[in-house]
Amino acid sequence: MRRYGKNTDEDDVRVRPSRRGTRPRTHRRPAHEDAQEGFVLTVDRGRITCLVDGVTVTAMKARELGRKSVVVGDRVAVVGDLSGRRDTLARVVRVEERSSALRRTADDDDPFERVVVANADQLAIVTALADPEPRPRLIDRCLVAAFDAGLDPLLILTKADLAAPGPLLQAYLPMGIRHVVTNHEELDEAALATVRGLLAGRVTAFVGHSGVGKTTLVNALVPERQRATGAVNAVTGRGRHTTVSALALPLPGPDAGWVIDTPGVRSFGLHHVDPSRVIHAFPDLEPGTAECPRACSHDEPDCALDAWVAAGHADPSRLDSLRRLLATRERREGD
Ligand SMILES: Nc1nc2c(ncn2[C@@H]2O[C@H](COP(=O)(O)OP(=O)(O)OP(=O)(O)O)[C@@H](O)[C@H]2O)c(=O)[nH]1
Ligand SMILES: [Zn+2]
Repeated sequence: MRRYGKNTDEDDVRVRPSRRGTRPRTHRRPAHEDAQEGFVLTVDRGRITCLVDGVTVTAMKARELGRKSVVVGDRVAVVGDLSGRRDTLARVVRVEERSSALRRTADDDDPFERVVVANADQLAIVTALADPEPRPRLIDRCLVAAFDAGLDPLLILTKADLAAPGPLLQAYLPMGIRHVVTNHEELDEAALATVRGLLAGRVTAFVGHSGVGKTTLVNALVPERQRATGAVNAVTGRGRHTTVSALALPLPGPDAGWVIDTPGVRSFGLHHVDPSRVIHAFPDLEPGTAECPRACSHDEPDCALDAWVAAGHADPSRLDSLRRLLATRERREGD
């Protein structure tokens, strides 16, 4: 075995790329084998905070990962100092395959897509019924992103003390989207239990426009939040209440699931979305696309879905819903 100087410890010998040039891969392997599994809680300017065997560890991406992104929700392999003590830094040497990736682009013309959250299985779209006014096109865009990523959408309508949910819900009932209506004055145990029931055992990414009451709701769901954000902020040095980076928070109780809080969004770019994946969210319509022309957008005159619906195979409101979602991919003023 080659020696790299008497001050290098085992770990350095195995993992740190040599300053003198490249080393055969085989020297790195053993370290990866004793790597521990970590769950990424947040990433802030290259600093990855992850949970390793119950300990919160700060890590950097190993150079060998190159440009591969590490995002909240990722399952990673971590080596190095896993004590979680102040000023220690571990290394993420591998990102496990993702079961899902919620993506967005800054806007529709932007081909650069970012994975916002990895491995979530549910997307909670938080919308206020008033103050700020609901923005149905933003909701629709979030729904398209959820369907594209294979996440189950959940509509959370807040501030029910200010306006009734009826009109907004009418637009979403034909889509069969699950929903819950909240009001901060009545965020008592009964109301929270309903929301917790919908989140149980799942990894739910929360998205919403700034000011909709997402923080109020998440804080009520995760009483530990103050402590959790305090701990993360000790690492990042950021302010206490601003959600700057997405952050994973454990819901209290065994297998209660995770909430992934994300910074308030103004828009949700959909450059990356493939319309053929959106149709999967409409299993009642999907068989009707068999007669569509090749690469049909399902929103054009030759689309076979009109005939399919006219023949009574599915409800016309379902086709309207699908087309409304597909149309959100076209950019409009205010998106
Ligand atoms: N009337 C009413 N106000 C609410 C309700 N929930 C939250 N608010 C208020 O709405 C404002 C925004 O709430 P936040 O929880 O900070 O909203 P947010 O979505 O986290 O906003 P950002 O932090 O900007 O992303 C605050 O003044 C809350 O007190 C509600 O159910 N009803
Ligand atoms: Zn079609």
